Amino acid sequence: MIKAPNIILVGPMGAGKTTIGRLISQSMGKEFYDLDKVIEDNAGADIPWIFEREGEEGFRRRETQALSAIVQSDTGDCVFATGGGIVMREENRDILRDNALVVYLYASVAQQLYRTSKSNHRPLLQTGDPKAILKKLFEVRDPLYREVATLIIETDARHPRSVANRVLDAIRRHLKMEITVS
Ligand SMILES: Nc1ncnc2c1ncn2[C@@H]1O[C@H](COP(=O)(O)OP(=O)(O)O)[C@@H](O)[C@H]1O
Ligand SMILES: O=C(O)C1=C[C@@H](OP(=O)(O)O)[C@@H](O)[C@H](O)C1
Ligand SMILES: [Mg+2]
Repeated sequence: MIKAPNIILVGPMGAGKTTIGRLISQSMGKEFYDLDKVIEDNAGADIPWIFEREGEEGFRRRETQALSAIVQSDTGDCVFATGGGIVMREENRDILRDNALVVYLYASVAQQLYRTSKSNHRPLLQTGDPKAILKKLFEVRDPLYREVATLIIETDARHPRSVANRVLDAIRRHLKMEITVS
């Protein structure tokens, strides 16, 4: 029997990884985990606290640990949302490419800015002009998301439910194709 792969969502802050991940897991009847939440539960502290006490480097260490743990666990067949910086470490990119069906949720910088402006729990956006920060991060990270992605889904000007339906369709098409050719 073919084991269903973990589905892992990547993309910038505000792409909708947490929101869409939850929606598609419900539709597929799979467990959903948000890696940021896993990191917070493991640390017993929230992300702003981790950045403040341990710096971004400490957060990245925890992020790699959490990602390694999920792919090593035997469960499989779950949906995971990651944080926007998951692709920064080469080690993480290798893990993603080799162990999951990776969906890149694309959002323009304007949409990222709009969607992230509703909350202040993202430490990287608290240190300067959010638009300039998001633009700079996007320039570095967009090629890295593309490098690990199995599927790329555009999210601008689409309601979360419509994005989720597109992700579900693309996953179904992809898995069907894989089974047909193998
Ligand atoms: N397609 C969408 N259209 C409009 N708003 C969205 C969309 N996807 C997510 N949002 C909203 O944007 C904000 C950030 O979404 P979130 O899922 O936390 O993004 P991420 O996990 O990628 O940072 C939330 O308020 C969410 O409701
Ligand atoms: O882009 C990043 O480096 C980060 C994105 C955040 O997650 P979201 O992408 O879900 O906002 C969270 O992991 C942390 O604040 C760092
Ligand atoms: Mg999130």
